[in-house]
Amino acid sequence: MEGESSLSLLQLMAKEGLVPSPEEEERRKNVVEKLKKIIMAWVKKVAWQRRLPTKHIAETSATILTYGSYGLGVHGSDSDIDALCVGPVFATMAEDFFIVLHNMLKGREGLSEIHCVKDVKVPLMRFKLDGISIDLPYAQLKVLSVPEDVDILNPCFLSDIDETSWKSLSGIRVNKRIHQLVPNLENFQSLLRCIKFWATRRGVYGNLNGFLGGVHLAILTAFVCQCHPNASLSALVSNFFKTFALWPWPTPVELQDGAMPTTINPAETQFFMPIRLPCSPSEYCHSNITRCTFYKIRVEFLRGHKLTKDAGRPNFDWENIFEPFPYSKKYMRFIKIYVSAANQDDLGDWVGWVKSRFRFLLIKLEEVQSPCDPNPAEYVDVDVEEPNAVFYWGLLPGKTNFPDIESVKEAFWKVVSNGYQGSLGRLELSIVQVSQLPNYARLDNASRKGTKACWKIFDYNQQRIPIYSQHLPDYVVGYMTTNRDTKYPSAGG
Ligand SMILES: Nc1ncnc2c1ncn2[C@@H]1O[C@H](COP(=O)(O)OP(=O)(O)OP(=O)(O)O)[C@@H](O)[C@H]1O
Ligand SMILES: [Mg+2]
Ligand SMILES: [Mg+2]
Repeated sequence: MEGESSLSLLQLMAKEGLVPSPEEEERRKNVVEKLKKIIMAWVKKVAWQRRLPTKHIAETSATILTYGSYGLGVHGSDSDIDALCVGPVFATMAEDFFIVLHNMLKGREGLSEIHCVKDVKVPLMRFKLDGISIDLPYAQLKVLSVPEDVDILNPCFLSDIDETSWKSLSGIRVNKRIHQLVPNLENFQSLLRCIKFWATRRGVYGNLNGFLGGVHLAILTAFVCQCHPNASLSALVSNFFKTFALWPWPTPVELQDGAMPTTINPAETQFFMPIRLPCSPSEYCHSNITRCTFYKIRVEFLRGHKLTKDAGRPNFDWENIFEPFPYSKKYMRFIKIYVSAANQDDLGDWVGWVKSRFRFLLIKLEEVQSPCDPNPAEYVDVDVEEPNAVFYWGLLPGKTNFPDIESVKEAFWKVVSNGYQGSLGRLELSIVQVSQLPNYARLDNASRKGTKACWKIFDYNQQRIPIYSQHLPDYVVGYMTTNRDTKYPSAGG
């Protein structure tokens, strides 16, 4: 019975293209191999520049370790590859990684949109290689030669390591621990793919918008798998929703892990939904959840619970729980966030920066009694010449129906204009009625089959082509980017 229901869920996941094809997997593998070759060439070059003895130059090596959703084997075709560059004792982050390697990467064929993200906990380079987004942080070990499959849990590699490198290694450690702790890896992967799809469709995926990121969902999923080691996929889905619909937040969610110390830093439990990383020292996932996103996530957990109570039934209709969130039916008014720049190149960096400050805007709106639902979908206003990105956040009925949007904008501008290294773009906030929403932003008009709830812009340098709904031919449901050698299965993002 449950087997049948699980099978129909797996079929739906395949139909939605959640599992990359063997060709896509091959492409990703090739990209990682290419990266490994590049950083081997880099490390030899740096060794030579440092005038190391020939013997040492021959011996030295660096490697790439993948983590994130790709490392867990739960990536979709839109996911990035999170790839940690692990280098030897003489290759520094400031100079050799961010300057020498950056210069070697820049201008390479197939490599585009490279930029350095330095002022963050885990500094990294971000770029596209052969059409796939790469996050590349750096960790420096105190050894001359880093084996290709270096075991970074082995203390001999970790002695004397600097703090940034230690933090950069955290993603690898977390993935390793999750792999070790889940009772059935295949079930875990299927469940996590399914939950990420649900979260995207319901508008609760994405750490920047104050929702749940990939790592949060991975730990919540692993937790449910641990609690129900012998459950089928359909039972796991219904247990997932039951567990978190009824969870006594802010009690932290933590994996059962004999090796993990039980001490909890009380200062950390201030989060609305504390989710502990399965590694020591004890740490929680960084979270941007605010009062209103906390509320929305809980409502969606409850909805999922209500809809999956009898998920074991053989003819269970899985489509319901993945129904795109009907923003234009739920909200009468929206905050429109319009972000633009002089050219496509600048826009990528500028939008990324503005998005990294979204948490402030959410909190400010809550302060002025205008809580909202920050739909993570990102649109392009094609009627405007200048390169732009547009967001529509649903306004919840608050104490005041007319927030002073000018003062909110002023406060937000102060935050985004502070510390930005590139050339500042434009930012506008306004309130629009649901009737003023352009057709492309009316998510509930989009067919629920074969389309996605969120459309992200893939590549700011490429041409975007509007994709029309299969059922309502006049409605643009998203934009597809043209790409020399990439086929996009449906509206991108
Ligand atoms: N908020 C966070 N707290 C702790 N670690 C994080 C956080 N965000 C990201 N990371 C680390 O970086 C890794 C990659 O993050 P990323 O945003 O690429 O998500 P992902 O899980 O790979 O999902 P996606 O498929 O969307 O890329 C995570 O697996 C985690 O190890
Ligand atoms: Mg990722
Ligand atoms: Mg990433």
